[in-house]
Amino acid sequence: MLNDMDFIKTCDVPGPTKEAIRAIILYKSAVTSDDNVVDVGCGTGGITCEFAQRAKKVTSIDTNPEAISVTKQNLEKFNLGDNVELINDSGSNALKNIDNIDIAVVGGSGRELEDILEIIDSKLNSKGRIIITAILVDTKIEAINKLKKLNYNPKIMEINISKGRVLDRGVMMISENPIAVISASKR
Ligand SMILES: C[S@@+](CC[C@H](N)C(=O)[O-])C[C@H]1O[C@@H](n2cnc3c(N)ncnc32)[C@H](O)[C@@H]1O
Repeated sequence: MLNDMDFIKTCDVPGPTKEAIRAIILYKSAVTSDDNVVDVGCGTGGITCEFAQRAKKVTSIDTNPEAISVTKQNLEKFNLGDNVELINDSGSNALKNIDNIDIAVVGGSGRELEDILEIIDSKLNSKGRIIITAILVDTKIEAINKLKKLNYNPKIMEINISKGRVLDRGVMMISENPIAVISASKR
């Protein structure tokens, strides 16, 4: 796993999905070197960089041109990127031109989540996996409801991580923002 502190960040692209969450996403995705992955809302490239080391191909999409630039810089920093395509567009537009998806990770979707899930469903290979990370309560509900409508059996876990900072007089636990990981597999 890559270290959170090693990622390049900017004010507008504030940092990767945290390491422990990336580890859970990788585990839930059961990624192999045969898998084609899409990362919708690639942000800093936290998810993209992890999958680039493990999958056949990663297609990373973000509406924000600065996010695409930061993801590119992080791929270069970690000597990755030969198997990564970066697309500066909205998820719903970009996904229309992508087929043969084994794993779809949605880490940002704005108001497009339902459309994005519908397109992913139409392009997802049998036994394909969808993983959504959500901070807003509304996004969690929207994701679960849409996946149910699309005939998936979604699972959700809410993750609260605290990391210890070792001080001279003891260890102080510092909590990270809670985040939900919603996952579903195509039957
Ligand atoms: C929380 S960040 C994702 C962080 C990323 N997983 C990482 O590890 O660096 C969410 C990103 O989703 C992007 N985004 C929001 N709505 C989008 C959409 N409809 N299509 C594509 N990207 C979108 C935002 O620009 C933002 O960069």
